Amino acid sequence: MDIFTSRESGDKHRFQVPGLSYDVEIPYVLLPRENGDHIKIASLNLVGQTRLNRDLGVLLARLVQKHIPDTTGVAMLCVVEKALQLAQVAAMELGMDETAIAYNRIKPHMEPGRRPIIQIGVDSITSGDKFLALYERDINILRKADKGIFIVDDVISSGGTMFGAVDLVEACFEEIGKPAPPLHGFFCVATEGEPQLSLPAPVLSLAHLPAPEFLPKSK
Ligand SMILES: O=P(O)(O)OC[C@H]1O[C@H](OP(=O)(O)OP(=O)(O)O)[C@H](O)[C@@H]1O
Repeated sequence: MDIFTSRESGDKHRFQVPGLSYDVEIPYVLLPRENGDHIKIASLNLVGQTRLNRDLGVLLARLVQKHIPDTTGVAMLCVVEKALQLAQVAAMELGMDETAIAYNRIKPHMEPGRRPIIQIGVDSITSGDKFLALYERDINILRKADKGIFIVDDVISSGGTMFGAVDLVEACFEEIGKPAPPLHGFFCVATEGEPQLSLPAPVLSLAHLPAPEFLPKSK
């Protein structure tokens, strides 16, 4: 099996994805916690990875097609930012002209004083506290999706980001007094650690990453 080597130094994990004709070397990184502990994860960072996003995006689109054969009237919601390029390839493969985006900050072009914004706080394994926001365009894409919504991310670990994305979708419909359309699933390149059984729709993943390892601060 060919290997797509990492440009980072240090220990590596050999990431295998069924259907991908090569393995991918990814670095182990230590994420600091406030109390001085660390969490060690195999870090899949797809930003700028042209070849990986192309190949994984095609595989992800096939996985979506298997579960949602007709995406007419269905919207994709992608969570920034490491999943953006992946979502672009998957959307192109699926023939979708636009995707709704959950942003991690509000920018001036969103005109928060003049246009609708919906934001909520979430917690992810890598970033800790963060927030997700929809602005006017995303809100309108989601509200037009009468046949349902699916959510795309690169990795699902604690599920915190996906729970946040669901809250965001619900808030988007609560505001107009309508029930949210069906949630078809959470699609990702990799789940990490234990599966998130309590998410309100199936988690569909191309591969799996090792569980995060908790490293207590040395006394
Ligand atoms: O299941 P969870 O514990 O929520 O972890 C998964 C999330 O963490 C990472 O994002 P990160 O918070 O690093 O943000 P980024 O993609 O904007 O870099 C990853 O891209 C997922 O969105």
